[in-house]
Amino acid sequence: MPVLHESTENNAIIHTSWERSKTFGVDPDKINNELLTEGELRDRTNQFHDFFRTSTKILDRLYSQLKRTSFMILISDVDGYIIRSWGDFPFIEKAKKVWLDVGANWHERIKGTNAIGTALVEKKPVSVIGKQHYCRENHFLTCYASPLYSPKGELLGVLDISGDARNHQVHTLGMVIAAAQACQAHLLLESTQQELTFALQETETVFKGINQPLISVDESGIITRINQAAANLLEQPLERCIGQPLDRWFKESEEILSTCGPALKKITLKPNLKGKKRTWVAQTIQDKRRKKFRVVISTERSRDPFKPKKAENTDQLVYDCPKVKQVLEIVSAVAKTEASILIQGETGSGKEGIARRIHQESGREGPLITVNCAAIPEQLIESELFGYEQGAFTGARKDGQIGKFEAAHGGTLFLDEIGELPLSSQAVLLRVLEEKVVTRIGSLESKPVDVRIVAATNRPLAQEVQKKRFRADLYYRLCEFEISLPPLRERSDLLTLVDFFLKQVAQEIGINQFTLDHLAKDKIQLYHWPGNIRELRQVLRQAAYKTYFVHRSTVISAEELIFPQDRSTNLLLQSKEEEAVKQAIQSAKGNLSKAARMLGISRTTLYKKIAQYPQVKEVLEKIKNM
Ligand SMILES: Nc1ncnc2c1ncn2[C@@H]1O[C@H](COP(=O)(O)OP(=O)(O)OP(=O)(O)O)[C@@H](O)[C@H]1O
Repeated sequence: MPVLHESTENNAIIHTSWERSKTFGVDPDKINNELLTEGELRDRTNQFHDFFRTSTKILDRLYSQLKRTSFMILISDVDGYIIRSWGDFPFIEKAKKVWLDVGANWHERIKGTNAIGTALVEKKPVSVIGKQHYCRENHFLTCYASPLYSPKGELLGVLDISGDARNHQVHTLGMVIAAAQACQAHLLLESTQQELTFALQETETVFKGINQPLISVDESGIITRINQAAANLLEQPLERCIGQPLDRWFKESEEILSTCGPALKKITLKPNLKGKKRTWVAQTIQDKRRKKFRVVISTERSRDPFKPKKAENTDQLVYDCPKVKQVLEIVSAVAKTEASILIQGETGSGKEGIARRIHQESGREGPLITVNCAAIPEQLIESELFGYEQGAFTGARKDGQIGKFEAAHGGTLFLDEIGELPLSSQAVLLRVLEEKVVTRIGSLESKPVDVRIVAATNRPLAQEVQKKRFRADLYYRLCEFEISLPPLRERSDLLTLVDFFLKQVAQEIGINQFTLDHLAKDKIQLYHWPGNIRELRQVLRQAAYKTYFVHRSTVISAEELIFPQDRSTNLLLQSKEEEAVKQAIQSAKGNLSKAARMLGISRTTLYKKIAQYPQVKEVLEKIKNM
C-alpha cells in the first residue's frame, strides 16, 4: 500500500479503491488499455454537446491558469473514457505515454486506483498522488478529479487536473471542485432557460387545443402533463397518469419517440381500452438542434387537431318561452313576404339570430349580407353600401369594389345597429330603398337591386325619431313590420339556455356535462342580465373553464359566476337592489352567509344593505320569527 499523506477521508477512499482494483484483477505492473475508435469517441463526445457549449469559457479560463505548467485538464464521461483534454508540451507527451489521452478508458477496472476512475466510483472529489496510483507506470502523476452532474442530478463524468507528482499542490483539488461546480451551474442555467422556452411552446400548443384531450410526454416517453379530458379517455385519475410511460396506453409510443417530427403522426390506443376508438395524433416540439424534447398528443378531430373549435353554434336558436315562441311564429309568417322588418331588442338578445331565421325562411336564393352600421366610419358608409368604381377616390382599391346592396342581390341585407347610422347616410339609404337601384360611387350607371331589408336596433327608434336623431321617413320605410325581442330577464327559459350553453362548453372540453350548484342557480336567476344571452353565454363559459381547469370539477359554484356589470356591488342596479337582497334572504331562509354568497357580496356589505332597506329588515325578522 502507498504511503498516505492526504486527508483521512481521501486516504480511506484510496484504500478502498486499491481493494477494488485488486478485485477487478488489474495487474499493477502491466500496461492496461481500452481505447475508443474514432466513431465511438465522436458519439461519446456528442453526449457532451450541451456541457461544452455552456462550460467552454470556464474550462478555457482554468486552462489559462495552468498554461505552461506541467498540468493538463481532462474530461471523462461516465464510463471513464477521456473525451477531451487541454495541455502543453512537454507534459502532454509524457501523459500520452501512459495513455492519459483522449479516447482512453481510465475506469478503475482498467487502470486501478486513479483520480478519474476513483471519483467516478466514489462520486466524490478525489486526489491521487504519485504512488497512490495502483499501476506503477502512473506513479509519476498527481491527479485531482471532481464528478460532474447533469441538471437532472445524473452523473455525467469527471473533470480532472493531472500533472507531474513533483508539483503536487493541495489547493489544486479545490480548483477542480470549484471549476466543476461552475460548469454544473452554467449547464443548469442553460437547461432552465431551455426548459422555459419549451414550456412556453408547449403551453402555446396546449392552449391552441385547450378544448381537446391533451397529453405531453418528455423525450423518454414519460407523461409530464395531461388534461382531464385525456385522463378520462385513459380511464385513470389525472394525477396517476403523470409520470407514467406512454407505452402503457399507446401501441406506437416507441416509434413516436424515435421518429416523430414536427408533422402530425397517427397513434393508436392499446386494445385494452375498449370503446375508446378515437384516432390520436402526436406532434413533436423540438429544440434548435432537432433533438426531440416534447411530444404533444391529442385526439384527432379535424385536419388540424390543435386548431380551436368554432366557439359557438350561432345558427341554433334555443327557446322554451311563450314570448319567444310567439316571435318565431311571426317570423315564419312574415319571412316569406317582401316587407322590410325592423327587429328591436336589447343588446345581446338575439336579433342577429332572428335576422338569420328570417332569411332562411324567406326562400330567397341570394346571400344574407350583414352591415354593422355602427362599425363603419361616416365617410365610408356610402362606398360600403353602394360600392365604387376604379379610381373613384384616393385610397380606393384599384379595381373598384362591389357594395353590400349589390352583394345581397336576390337575398337579404341585414342592417345591424341601424340606429347608429348618421343622418347624412340615412338620406342616401332611403333613396335606394325607394328607388331600388344603386349607383356605385364614380359611376353613372344605376343597377336595379332586389334586396330584402332587415334592420335591427337596440335603441328605441321611435323615440330617436321624436328627438329628430332618426329620419321619420326612413323609420317607416324600414319598419313595415316590427318584431320586438324580449330581454332575457323577461324570458321564462333562462335555465333552458343555461343548460344549452353548459352542454356546448362541456362538448368543447370533451366531458359529459357541467352542472350548477344550488347557490349558483339562485344567483343566475336573480341577476338582471343587462347583456342578455351573449352575457349569459360568456359568464357560463368563463365559470365552466375556471371550474374545470382550475378547480378540476364539473359543478359550478356561485363564486365562479362573475357578472361583468356592477362588479363593485356585484349584483343589481340601485333600483333593483332592495328586491334582490330581499329575495336572496328569502331563498337562503334567513341564513345571511348564504345570502351574501348568493349576492356575491361580503357579510358586512349585506348587513349594511339590511340596515339601508326597511323592507329587507322586515323580511328577515319574519323569517326569524317563523
Ligand atoms: N335563442 C338563442 N339560443 C342560443 N343562442 C342564442 C339565442 N339567442 C342568441 N343567442 C346567442 O347569443 C349571442 C348574442 O346574440 P345576437 O348577436 O343575435 O344578439 P344581438 O341582439 O344581435 O346583439 P347586438 O345588439 O349586440 O348586435 C350570439 O352568440 C347568439 O348565438
